[in-house]
Amino acid sequence: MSNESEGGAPSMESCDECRDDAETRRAPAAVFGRLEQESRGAVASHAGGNDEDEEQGDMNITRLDDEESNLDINSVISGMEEDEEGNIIGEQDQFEVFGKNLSSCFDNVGRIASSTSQRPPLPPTRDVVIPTNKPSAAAVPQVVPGAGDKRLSVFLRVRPPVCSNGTKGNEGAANTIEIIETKSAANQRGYAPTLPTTVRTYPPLNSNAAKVVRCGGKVPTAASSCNSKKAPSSKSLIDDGRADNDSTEVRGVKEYSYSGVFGPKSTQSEVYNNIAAPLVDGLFPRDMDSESLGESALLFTLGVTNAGKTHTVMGTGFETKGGKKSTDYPGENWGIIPRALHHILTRIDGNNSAAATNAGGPKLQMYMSYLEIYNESIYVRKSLGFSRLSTVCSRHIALPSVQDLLPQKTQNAASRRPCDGPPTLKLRESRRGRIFVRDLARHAVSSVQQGLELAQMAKTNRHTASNNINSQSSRSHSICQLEISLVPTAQKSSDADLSEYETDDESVCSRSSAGRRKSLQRKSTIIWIVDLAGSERSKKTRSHSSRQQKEAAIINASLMNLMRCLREMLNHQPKKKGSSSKAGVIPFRESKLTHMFMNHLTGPSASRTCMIVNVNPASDDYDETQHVLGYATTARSVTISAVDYNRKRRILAKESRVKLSPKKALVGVVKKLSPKKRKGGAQQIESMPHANKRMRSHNHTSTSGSSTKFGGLLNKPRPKTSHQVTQVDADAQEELERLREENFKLKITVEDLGQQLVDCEAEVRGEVVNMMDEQLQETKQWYESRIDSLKEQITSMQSSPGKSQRNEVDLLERIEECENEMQRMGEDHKDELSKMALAQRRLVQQHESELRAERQRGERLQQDLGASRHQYTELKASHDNILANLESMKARQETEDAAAKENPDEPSNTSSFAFKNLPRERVSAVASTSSIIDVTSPKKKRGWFKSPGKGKKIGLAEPDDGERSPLGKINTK
Ligand SMILES: Nc1ncnc2c1ncn2[C@@H]1O[C@H](COP(=O)(O)OP(=O)(O)OP(=O)(O)O)[C@@H](O)[C@H]1O
Repeated sequence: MSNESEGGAPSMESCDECRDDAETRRAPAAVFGRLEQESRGAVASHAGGNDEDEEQGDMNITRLDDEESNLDINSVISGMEEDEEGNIIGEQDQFEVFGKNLSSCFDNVGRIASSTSQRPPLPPTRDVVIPTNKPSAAAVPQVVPGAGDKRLSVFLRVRPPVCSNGTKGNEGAANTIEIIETKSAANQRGYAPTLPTTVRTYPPLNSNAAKVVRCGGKVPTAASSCNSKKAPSSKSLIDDGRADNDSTEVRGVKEYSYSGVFGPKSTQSEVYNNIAAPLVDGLFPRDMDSESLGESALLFTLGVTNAGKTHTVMGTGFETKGGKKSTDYPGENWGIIPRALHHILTRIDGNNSAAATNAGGPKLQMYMSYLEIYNESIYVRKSLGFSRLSTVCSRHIALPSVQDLLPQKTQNAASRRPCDGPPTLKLRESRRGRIFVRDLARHAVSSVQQGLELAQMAKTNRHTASNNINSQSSRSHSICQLEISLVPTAQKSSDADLSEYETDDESVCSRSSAGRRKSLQRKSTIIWIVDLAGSERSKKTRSHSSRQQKEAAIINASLMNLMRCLREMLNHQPKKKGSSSKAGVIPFRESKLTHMFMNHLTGPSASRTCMIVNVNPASDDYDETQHVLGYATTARSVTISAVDYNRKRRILAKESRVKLSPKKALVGVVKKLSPKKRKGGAQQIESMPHANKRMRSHNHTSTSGSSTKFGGLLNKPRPKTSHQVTQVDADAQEELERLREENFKLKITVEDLGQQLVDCEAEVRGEVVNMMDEQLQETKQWYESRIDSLKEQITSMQSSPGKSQRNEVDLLERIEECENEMQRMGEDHKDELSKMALAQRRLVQQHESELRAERQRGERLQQDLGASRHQYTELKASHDNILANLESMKARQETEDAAAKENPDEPSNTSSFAFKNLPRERVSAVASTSSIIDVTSPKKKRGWFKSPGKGKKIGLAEPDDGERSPLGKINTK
């Protein structure tokens, strides 16, 4: 749209512009009305905010969108105060400011009319030439972000398709996004080529969207589906990316429109030149004489994990490897931050050298800060040694924390122990609604290399983790702040300077010494480049650890909150007459991210806010991508609320009036004047139509209401002299001002209290929401795992329905077999038992009988022993007799021998004779007896009880001839 104002000849647009500006001059309220009308128009038109649609729908709206006219209207408004209805409460000086601004507005209108340039105007770069980044004519965007577009600028960057498991060219990496290269209105008028603005998405067969379409019975056509349009061509892409030309109806195809679309082949420099370069250029003074910097800007990337956000923001190739400095500036793969560093420093160099030659002009200095928003509780768990308080807090309050990614320079930092981990910073909101990060370090950067080293340091310090999809997935929202400050030549800023950064551009404004007549002067301006953590599904990333899941939950929650804010902002926009408004509180304070940038999503700064949506067109990511595209569409539909804008301006103006009330100053001056001068003063006041009007209205108010102090004073009959008139007027004015001040102070107090209340409420709500989120996540995980296991069971049962029955029958058969076997074994066991009992009985009987026999045998042996003893006794006796006989025979023999000796003639062998005379049996018996008698020999003793053998009985050893033995009878017994 912006380029429409760049038409060559004075066109309809410029004429209409004149008319609009004339209207503006007549009644600024009408301008706000038109702005509201524009908002309504944007909401009523397609949510995607198709520029062409708007052009056809409401020419006035389109004209009001024109960058130049809007800029001037902004500046006109900046000097005004409005009430909620848009009525002016301006004062004399405000009207003068208004008049001045309006005249510059007319100047611009003239300039637009006479302009022959076909390019949208970039802020002047006459003093600096950016070597390689100068946008080429071909790369000029259709919408210049921040140059008057009242909606958020939303750009889409489509990366080369890559499937979720990280391999290229697979089935899941089929392209589902088509970039529509339509000729825009600008093109048709012969303007330079512009970026495409529309994409069309085709649901792959495996996507949820396609399933819904297929299963819905009634297949929703593209024309009937919400937010979708029937494609002009009858082309549809199926899963493998082929075009199905036979299809006459495009099913589930959706079209989205954005400020610009970058395709998979887009380069980093194209992205930078089209999106970031205009924002960076807008930070610098509009001309060399100006002492006011441009408005701050915000650029952030959004998308699912692995969509290329970090690639867009940081890129690669700027790292210093082994201390080696890159000389190729800017590198081909550098992302937005390194390029912005290079761009800003080049412009600062040019500006400063020009200032030096101009002798004494303001110099510029760049500062860099880097922070991340990361979940506190996880951080605490990761690092040991945190204080108890913070641990306790973090356990219960799972709010994200803000951490500095660059070294701190504070005393605090010096006193920190390494075990304390990185410091956690606090977001603060001033009374005037400014939001800033307390204690955030800022580093003066004077060379690109220095900046790149800091960026590299921050990149290294940032929380990242590896998952199934991305090896270096960002786990936090990283925010790079590049600040440009005006440095008066007399006092050079010190590098070690540390101050509070404020995220609201108005915070870095100061008033010029010339007072209110000069517009606000911006001494410092900031561009924030934000790399948001990617929304993700743990199913896809396969991150199963509780830490990763918690991180993902918190990232998703904060991104969801951003979307809630955008949706709520849409609800806040003025609607058509009769439509009911469902607008609630915009939950900016519910997450640190939205809280930090709330002033850049509402109010005038929003026109310098730019969103880059990164998407992976792979069919695997189709469903997630649809969500992101939907969110981006919502963001694109958000327009700046004129009411918010005015309210903010009014509050600022009121606050400054508290410090130095011009009325009060005027009254003071008048009072000090001499009577002569006072007369002049009175005339001066009289000559101010506006002041008189205000006075009259106050007089009227005070006379009608008797409660005011000065009512009585004003009710008094007016003195006739001019001196008295002046005196009364001055008193009344003074009283009026005092009351106004009191009233305003009270209002501020009420606002502050309201703000505190909202903060507390948001904090408590945040805590509760986080706790509930945790619990819900845990419960959800439990149920999911349970559902999974049940599903597995069901699937296995469903896959083999007869199997379980078969198994059951088999089991029953086996059980029966076992039972039979057990019965059989039992019976066998019983048989065995009975047999054993019988055998036992038999054995017992046998044993008893044997025992009896043995006993009998023992008895017999006893008897035999008795008999043997008796025989022994008898034998002993007979032996003794025999011995005695033998002795006697010996004695007789000896006697005979002695006698024979004495008588040798007589026969001498008496003994042999004696034996010879004995019968033979007797002699052998005597011999045997002599051998038996030696009973002391154990051998021989045993021989007595030697088993006689079969049929023989124990007895004495038999003589060689028993029959002839005299003991023969005993032996045979
Ligand atoms: N447009 C592109 N062209 C070429 N490569 C790209 C592009 N976009 C991303 N990549 C590559 O894809 C990988 C993942 O990209 P990146 O880290 O930027 O994703 P991300 O959206 O930041 O993911 P996360 O949210 O998980 O941090 C990187 O290796 C990057 O180089």
